[in-house]
Amino acid sequence: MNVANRMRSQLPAAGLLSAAHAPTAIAHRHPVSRTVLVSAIGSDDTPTKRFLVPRGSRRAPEPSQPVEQPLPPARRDERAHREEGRSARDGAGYSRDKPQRRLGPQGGFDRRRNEEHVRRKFNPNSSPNSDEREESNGSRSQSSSNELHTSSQDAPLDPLLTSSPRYLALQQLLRVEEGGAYVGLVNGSPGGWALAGAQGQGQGQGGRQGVEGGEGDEEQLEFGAELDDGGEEEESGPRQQQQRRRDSSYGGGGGGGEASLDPRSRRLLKELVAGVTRLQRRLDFLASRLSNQTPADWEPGVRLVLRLGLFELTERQLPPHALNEHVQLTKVLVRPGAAALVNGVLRAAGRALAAGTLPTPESELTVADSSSSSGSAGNRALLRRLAITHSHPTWLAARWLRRLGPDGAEALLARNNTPPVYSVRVNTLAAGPTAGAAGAAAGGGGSGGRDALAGAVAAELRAAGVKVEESRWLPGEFLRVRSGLQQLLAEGFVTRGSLSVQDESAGLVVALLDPQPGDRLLDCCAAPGGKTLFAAARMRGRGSITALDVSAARLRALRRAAEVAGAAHMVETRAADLREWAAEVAAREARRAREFRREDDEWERGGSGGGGRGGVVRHPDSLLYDKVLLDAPCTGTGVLSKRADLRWRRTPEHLEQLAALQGELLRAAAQLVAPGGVLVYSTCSIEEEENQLQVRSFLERHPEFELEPATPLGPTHGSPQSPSASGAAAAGRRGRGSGGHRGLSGGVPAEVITEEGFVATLPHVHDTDGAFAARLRRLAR
Ligand SMILES: C[S@@+](CC[C@H](N)C(=O)[O-])C[C@H]1O[C@@H](n2cnc3c(N)ncnc32)[C@H](O)[C@@H]1O
Repeated sequence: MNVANRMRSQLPAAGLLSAAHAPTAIAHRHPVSRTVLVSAIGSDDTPTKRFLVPRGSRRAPEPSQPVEQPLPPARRDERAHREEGRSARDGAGYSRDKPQRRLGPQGGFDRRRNEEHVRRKFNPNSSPNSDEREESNGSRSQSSSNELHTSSQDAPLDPLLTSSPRYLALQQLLRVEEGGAYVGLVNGSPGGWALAGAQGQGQGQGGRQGVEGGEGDEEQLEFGAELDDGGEEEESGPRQQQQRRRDSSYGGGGGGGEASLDPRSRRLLKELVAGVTRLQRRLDFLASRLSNQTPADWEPGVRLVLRLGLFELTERQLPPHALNEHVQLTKVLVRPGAAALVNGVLRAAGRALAAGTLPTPESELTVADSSSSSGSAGNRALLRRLAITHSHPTWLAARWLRRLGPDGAEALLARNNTPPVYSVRVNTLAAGPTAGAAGAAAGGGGSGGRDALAGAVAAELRAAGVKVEESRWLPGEFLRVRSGLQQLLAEGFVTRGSLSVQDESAGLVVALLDPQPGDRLLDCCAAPGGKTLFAAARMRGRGSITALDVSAARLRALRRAAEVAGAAHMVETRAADLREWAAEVAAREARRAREFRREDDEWERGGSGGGGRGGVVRHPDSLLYDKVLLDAPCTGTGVLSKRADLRWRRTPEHLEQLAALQGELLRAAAQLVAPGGVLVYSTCSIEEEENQLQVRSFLERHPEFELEPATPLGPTHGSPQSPSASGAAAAGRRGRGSGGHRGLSGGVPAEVITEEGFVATLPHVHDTDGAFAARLRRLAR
């Protein structure tokens, strides 16, 4: 039983605290804001990317200022959480210095200096004789010196230790805590880079590919840039190279660390980094209750070793005696004196686990909370339990609790902590026109070349030891990988271009767009190109796609991927800020349209353009597009199971900034849609501000557009009790489901269509990433 279940099973009824809980409860009867909040560390509140900043507020946002007016309870708690995290960083001597890879005299990797650097990071407050001082004072040294002179810390580290997965995990966790790219670390193994390098970063929105895994059969995978994390990850280029160098100084690559691990140890390393990153809040809660101290006050090294040890004890069922390595690591990486604390906490945890008395958030209910099963105190207690038990920031848990209710919120929170499930798209383009033709039969769901191809690829995969099953949402085009993704990658399916790693929810966005052969398509935020290339496949290689993105580096990855996929001939890349480019194109288009009207008055009356709903009306020289996809940068709250660190990096301020940016991008994209053409707006967020509210507000201001509800396909087997299933029926009744427009737009499974006619998936309901898409049509006149 993992800790979440154990915590649940140990819940004392309100007011009935067990004897084991009582002392802790009495000792910690502070309000939620003090007791809950121990681990906002790692969130970086200051996005620096130009494209993350909406117009009108081009400056990088300031760290949030104290808010004068009273906040609602959830916001209050969250603010306290963040504040605590921030001051904790400062208190622990947290440094924002970006580490550089240490070079020796000949410019090569200097292991010794690297070790020294790492140890300094683990214990920024270390100073000469800090342990002696600690012993005589009975407290930790407060020296701010960063010099390392203690004898144990001067000695070079035992190579056996530095090649242990736990040592490497600690280095990587430190990097994550400093706000570094989790992706680059978890996927930064040489194997991961090699796999991704040839392919141009995979497809499912890109991806340096690496494998994180539990031991045994179960496989957990991390495909970094697959995640739509607001488009913050650069695929290559100087910045990324610099990032990789930084990562490698933390054991992510060079220096002989991770590279020397056997596959099993490497899987363990990935599991440790991902697991501890996800569960850090729950682990910090345990550490604080077992020590009666605040983890945020400890040196980073102590905090991380304890997280790691508690994770292994409670989630990996490591026997307590096996935790000696953690104590040893503390001695050499932090300071000998800290080892006693680590030892004490881990032993206490082992005993509590055996006795079934591990601390739980419920053991600290205040008197008010415990006497109230409903109302705001009850809600606060519930929120606190959910956020700590499932290790999420309070602000996210509060949002989902409000929207999904206790059961829905808990299911989503728990799903975000489960090993992610990956799916792959069968590249019908690489297989030739027959398969492509069948693949383009969107909504057919039947047999034909597409299904035959998917069947053949599935058989090949099974023969290679990869467990796959048919996709429930896009059968014939996608396969679910149950286990063996590492093998799939090693066998070269991705590098050869036969398969792309892509979540089915991303595929549904393209299905809603319904690209057809011959279309003139614009993908506005295209890089690294997962959706562009699926669209190319649906277009059977005929037509044109302009793939625009603000990141030239990510576009280079897209171009390489297009070449491998056999789509390069139809994809033109353009590096630009959509807002600026759209303004330019719209101005040129207006000039052309004026000239054209002068020449042909007929055009103005619509006589030459086909006209009518569903037909695209463009003058012959038009710069506008039949179909425009805006897959906007977003908070990525739909992909938290894959991007373990993202929950700690996102803040309510990001949400606000991104929503403002999305509004601007949507307005820009709309300028590029030909009359009668289609605009699909999508995100991999599950937040209403980024999705439904965004679209509704757009439609209010743009009467020239209307929502086209998604067309439901027939029911799929074993449909979940989806909250949206009833919406699908309603969407069907609204017209297009009856077949009138079926030939014009592809269908999507009814279970992913909301009441309003949007496509929306939720991880805990649909077993995919969370995503959203709306199909808007520009009226012909
Ligand atoms: C969610 S990702 C796109 C993923 C992509 N559609 C796929 O399926 O692979 C968002 C993209 O928007 C890009 N972006 C952000 N701001 C932009 C802007 N102002 N103009 C154009 N692209 C922008 C980012 O560089 C990032 O690649």
